[in-house]
Amino acid sequence: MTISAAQALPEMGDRLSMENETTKIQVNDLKLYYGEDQALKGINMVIPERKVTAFIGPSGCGKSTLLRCFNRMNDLVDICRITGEVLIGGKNIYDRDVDVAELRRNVGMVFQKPNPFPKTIYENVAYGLRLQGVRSKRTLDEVVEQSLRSAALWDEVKDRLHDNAFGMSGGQQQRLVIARAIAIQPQVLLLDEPASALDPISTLKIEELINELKNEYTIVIVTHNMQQAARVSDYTAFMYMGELVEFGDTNTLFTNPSRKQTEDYITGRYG
Ligand SMILES: Nc1ncnc2c1ncn2[C@@H]1O[C@H](COP(=O)(O)OP(=O)(O)OP(=O)(O)O)[C@@H](O)[C@H]1O
Repeated sequence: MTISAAQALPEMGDRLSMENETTKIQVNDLKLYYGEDQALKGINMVIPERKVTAFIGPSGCGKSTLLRCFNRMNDLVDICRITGEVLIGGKNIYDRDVDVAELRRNVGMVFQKPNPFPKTIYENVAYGLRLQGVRSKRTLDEVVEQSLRSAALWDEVKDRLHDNAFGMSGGQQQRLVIARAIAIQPQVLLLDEPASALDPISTLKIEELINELKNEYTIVIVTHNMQQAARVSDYTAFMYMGELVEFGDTNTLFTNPSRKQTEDYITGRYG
């Protein structure tokens, strides 16, 4: 039996309202081209602070492209050209005076495939702090423990902190990568299909973790899995062919979408 995304929704509580939220990211008329091909066609949206926002939509609709705009990962693609604005904390991150390395410290990113460094568990988490010049062993120990606890991994690894991270399971590696990201205290966490390479139990752990982390971080997640979007997110954006078709609180989007295209997608008519 398959479960629809609407059935996966948690108990219906009070509907969330964007009007009650603080804006963390504001996207103004964002257009993105890969060479001649336009991948984002004038996106306008507001991402609320300390909430989970999910991007859903069929393959190739531009979810990952939009996510990568939030920490300028698309700068690494030579043929990519961007117009419009992305304001984070009120500042356009595409302004000339923006320090991209600092932006990426503030806006952490986790990818589909866990990518720990070929180092010990401890050194993976301490990595960002060491780059920032932190030398104190006590500080490093504290941050490593705190980050691993926040990533719900401490109890599993506390006796083997100096083992190589490659000896961990895929699900543990993904939580390690999340611990590494939060060790330097970013404001925003971007998750690009963080559980799609994991087994169901590891996926559940990542979803529980997302739920915990949203108390401290603004989280944006790309997912192919509509049940997952329904379970973890407060707000959901449905994209189609480079456009933002519908954006709203997750309960409403899955139970009472206002656009026919959204309804067709969430009921499995295409995708
Ligand atoms: N580096 C790139 N160079 C050229 N085109 C790209 C590049 N990255 C993405 N595209 C194109 O941009 C469009 C949007 O891709 P994107 O990966 O953002 O979609 P998506 O919704 O995340 O898809 P999926 O769910 O399959 O990951 C697609 O047509 C894709 O082929």
